[in-house]
Amino acid sequence: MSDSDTLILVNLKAYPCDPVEIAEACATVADDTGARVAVAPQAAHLSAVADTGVETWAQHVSPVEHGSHTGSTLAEAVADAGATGTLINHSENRLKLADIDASLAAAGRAGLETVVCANNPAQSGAAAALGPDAVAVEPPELIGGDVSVATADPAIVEDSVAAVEAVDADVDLFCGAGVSTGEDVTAAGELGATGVLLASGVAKADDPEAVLRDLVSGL
Ligand SMILES: O=C[C@H](O)COP(=O)(O)O
Repeated sequence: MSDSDTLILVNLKAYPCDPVEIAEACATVADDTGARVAVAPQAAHLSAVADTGVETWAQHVSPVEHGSHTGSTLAEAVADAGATGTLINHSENRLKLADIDASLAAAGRAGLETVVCANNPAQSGAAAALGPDAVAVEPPELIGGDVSVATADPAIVEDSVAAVEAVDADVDLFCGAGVSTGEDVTAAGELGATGVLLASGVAKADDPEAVLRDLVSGL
């Protein structure tokens, strides 16, 4: 990858990390290098993370509008908290097709950038048909592991790039699972991905800033 618009999106999931410490490291590395680095913390931490100045994403928005929806994650609320984008349909928070569509509509109302996650090329093409800004392909069996998707299953990335391109050339294709080094980022770019989605490599690191500096070296 060489495009400074390429997104390195760090999903903190529900890991027992310090979201502000990681957000500050991401902001520092982004400022120092010009790389685009974003953080997706728990919804309750969105404001604290956004206050660091880092690009902030929600992990999910619910397929609802304002109203009687107890326990939902309202797109307008995450935007008010400082999020500028959201994941939808992460492998660990799968939605029905109609709900992906409605979550995209909710994100659109709130002005959020969108990445819809998918397991494989067929799902990537289907997700692209719903009109997100990007699709992120992640083989579930590689999530949280030590081997990058770009190394373990390069065909799933290349085939997803083609599947998305065939449906809507304006939709970007990201990849994720096991991404933790600059070499992984470079390999993903060589397969046609314009962003990477990662979690454990940063959230579980002893020195998140060092990992982030290595990641952006692969752009
Ligand atoms: O949202 C992130 C992905 O599920 C990848 O997670 P991972 O980097 O721990 O494999």
